[in-house]
Parts: sequence; C-alpha cells; structure tokens
Amino acid sequence: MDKIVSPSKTKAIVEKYKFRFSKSLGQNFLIDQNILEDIVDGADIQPDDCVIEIGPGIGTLTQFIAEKAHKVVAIEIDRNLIPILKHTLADYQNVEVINQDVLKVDLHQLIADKFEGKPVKVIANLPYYVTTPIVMRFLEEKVPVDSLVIMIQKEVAVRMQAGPGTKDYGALSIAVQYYCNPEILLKVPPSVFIPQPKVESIVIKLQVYPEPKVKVERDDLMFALVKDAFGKRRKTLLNALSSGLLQLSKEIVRESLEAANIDENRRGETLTIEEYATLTKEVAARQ
Ligand SMILES: C[S@@+](CC[C@H](N)C(=O)[O-])C[C@H]1O[C@@H](n2cnc3c(N)ncnc32)[C@H](O)[C@@H]1O
Repeated sequence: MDKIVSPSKTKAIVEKYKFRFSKSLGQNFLIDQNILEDIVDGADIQPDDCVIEIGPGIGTLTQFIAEKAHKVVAIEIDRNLIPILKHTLADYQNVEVINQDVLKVDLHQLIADKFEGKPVKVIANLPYYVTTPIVMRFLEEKVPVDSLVIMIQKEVAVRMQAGPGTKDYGALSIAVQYYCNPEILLKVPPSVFIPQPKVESIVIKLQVYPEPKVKVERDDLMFALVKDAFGKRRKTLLNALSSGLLQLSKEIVRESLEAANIDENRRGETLTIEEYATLTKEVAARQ
C-alpha cells in the first residue's frame, strides 16, 4: 500500500481497524514525511544493514526503514496493532513483525537468529516510560548493534548528552557516554503526531563505541561510585562517597581521591568519565 505520511491516511487506518490509542503505551504516531525521512537519514542505513525497530505502531516509520534496509525486525507490544501492521507492511517482504514486549526479548538470540551476521542498527520512536531501561539494556548487555537512533523526550536526550559541571549531567550521562557517542539530530514538535503528546521530543543518535570510552576493569564499581556521588549531589565527594550505598570508609575514600589526584572537596557532578575511571581503579585497589 501507499506510504502512511499524512494525518488523513493515519486517521483512515485507525478508523478502519477501530483502533484505540493507549496512552500508557505511549502511542503517538508520526504523520510528517520530513521528520520520517530525517530519522531514516540519521540512521544512515546501508543496503546490507539490518534494523531492529522498537514500537512500529501502525508501520509509518517501518515503511521508510524497509525501503533502505536489508531486513527489518519490528517489535510491537500491542497485539491490536498486529493486523494493521500486516496490512500496512504487506508490500515489504523484508519486514518481520514480532508481537512482544521488547524488554522481554532475548536480543542476543534475536540477532543471532535473524540477521546472518550482518550489521545491525536500532531505530525507535520510544514510549517515554521505557526509554532508559531499553537503551541501557542494549548498552549494558553489550547487544551487538552499531547505533541506536531514538526519538525520546527532550529532557532525557539533554541528560544523555550533558557534560561535567552542567545541571543535566548525571548517572545517565555517564552510563550512555561510557558506551557511545550521543549526537542530537533533530527537535520534533508535538504537532507532527496523532494524537499530539504534551512534551517536545528529540531524535538522538547513539553511536556505539567498539570498546567503552575508558578502560575500567570493574565497571560495576564505577557505576556504583557514580550512583553514590550523584545520589548526594550537594555533598563533597568525600562526604557523598563515605555515606553512600557502597559504605566506603572515610579513610579509603580520602586515600583513593588523593591517589587519583582528585580534590576531596569537589562534587561528583564535576568529574569527567576519565576521572571516575581513575577513581574506580584506586578504590578497587583498597577494598
Ligand atoms: C510513540 S509510538 C511510535 C509508533 C511509530 N513508530 C511511529 O513513529 O509512528 C510507540 C510504539 O511503541 C509500542 N510499545 C510501547 N511499549 C513497548 C514495549 N515495551 N515493547 C515494544 N513496543 C512497545 C507502542 O504500542 C507504540 O506502537
């Protein structure tokens, strides 16, 4: 069928199938051709690339992806959308729709089973409630994908890209920037969706590094230190780290900070990832 690129086509499909939008599943469907093309261009899909699309909705973005990619696996949680997707994607032989919650899919297995060792990219217009868990699953479980192009709430995108010393810099910034280079691609106003969401969105590209940005043997310890440091944002590092979940003694924290050449009166929000990596090494040596 023709591409779904207008409010009237979206409304016609929704009415034909008597589809009811679910607010809790974040169902806001794109209706603007320029934005759809910009998202697909941002993903830079090559003819050999395979794409995992999360939350295809009625298949609007999927149609654009399918024209560029070798193969698309689209994972949609809402079973009411499956008959619609069968119809809107009928002309695309390279698309497979899976009716499942992406958080429950074995992503390593899916890639091994479906993509014949070809490069894999992720594209998603995500419901906001699952944004962070989904992104962190891909990164922490080291799911072998080249990049993730995702549409997310503006505030979350800004936090992912924030650097030291800014108010948006936090545990999410460090976790994302440890695994990948975040680049904001475009701002998306509420007017390009049916129904219109209340918040502004941003499309961000997370280009995954072949190896994490800094070398840390105990990255679990680094993330625990980050959590403690940001858990008490207003406290100095010495106080935050010696009263956090890790239950480090003041002595260990003081010695480790000194060995890492970090002033104990600094706050966690001023440290770069490299400094957290050095600090982790020093704390690990004393634990
Ligand atoms: C914001 S809509 C995007 C729809 C479509 N991609 C578009 O751009 O028009 C989000 C979609 O994600 C689906 N979804 C929500 N939670 C999901 C989950 N945990 N796993 C898979 N899909 C999910 C929703 O049902 C919905 O179709």
